Amino acid sequence: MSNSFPQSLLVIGSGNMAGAMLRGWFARGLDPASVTVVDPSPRELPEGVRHLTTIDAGISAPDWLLLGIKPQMLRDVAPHLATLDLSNTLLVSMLAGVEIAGLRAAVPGVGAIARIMPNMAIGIGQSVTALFAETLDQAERDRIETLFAMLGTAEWLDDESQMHVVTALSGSGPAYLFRFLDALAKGAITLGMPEDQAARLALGMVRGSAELVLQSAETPAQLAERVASPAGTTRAALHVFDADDALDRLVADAMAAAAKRSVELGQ
Ligand SMILES: NC(=O)c1ccc[n+]([C@@H]2O[C@H](COP(=O)([O-])OP(=O)(O)OC[C@H]3O[C@@H](n4cnc5c(N)ncnc54)[C@H](O)[C@@H]3O)[C@@H](O)[C@H]2O)c1
Ligand code: PRO
Repeated sequence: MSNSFPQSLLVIGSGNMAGAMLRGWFARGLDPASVTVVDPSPRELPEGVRHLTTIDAGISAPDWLLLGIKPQMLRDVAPHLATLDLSNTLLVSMLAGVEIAGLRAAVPGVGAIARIMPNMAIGIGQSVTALFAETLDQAERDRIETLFAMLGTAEWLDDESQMHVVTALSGSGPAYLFRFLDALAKGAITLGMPEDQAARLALGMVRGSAELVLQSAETPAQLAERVASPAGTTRAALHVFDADDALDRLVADAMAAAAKRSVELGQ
């Protein structure tokens, strides 16, 4: 078992994301007996953990407190956290938008705070997770990085405001890709292809293309140019994307809306 795991882990809200993290860490050796989950209706509660439906003042001081609730729930949950001794606890928050100052105001008794922004691929150990903390020592930063690198890759941000950008890029990004995949399949159906074949070919193409970018020394923009033969089919399609910078503007507008919502969620 990695000695980076917290001695005791209290998870408040074990839905899609915290549940996936726990399963990933259990597979890497975290002892379920060291974990207490507080959630009135958890999703697929991992075996062996202690489960409570509400925060109980009898919960002993945890090494780590992982917040996996929705940002909108923080106001309801925070008064219950005040009943616990968190003076030596590291609070790890995945809440979109809620900054360190907001977390500190909501949970004033906590020892230290770190923010993370993973994405849904954490469930298959392929999240890109951004990390931010203000006052942690290097050993604690290394420990956090080690634990999230187990679930994909992890990198620190220097500036907390970048968390809003990360949320709009890699946090929300899987949904953009899923919608783009869906749009590709719909496009093929409109052109006459059966639905299941359209979905299969669209997904296979996206998978191979992502792998190609990973293995190539060229940028995605350069690779796009290599697909596009002069006056060929791809160029005809790219002209549609490029007219008035339609694709770039659409994506930038969508990401700006996500970043704006992230700021709002923290207020
Ligand atoms: N879903 C994503 O792709 C994603 C990505 C990055 C960050 N996040 C952040 O992760 C957090 C969780 O998102 P999710 O998608 O896992 O949500 P989710 O709805 O699947 O999980 C939230 C959990 O909180 C529980 N809960 C509700 N009220 C509670 C209470 N009073 N006490 C304890 N638990 C309570 C719910 O029962 C649920 O199991 C959010 O703050 C979100 O901003 C989500
Ligand atoms: N899901 C969360 C949301 O939509 C945060 C990033 C991904 O608010």
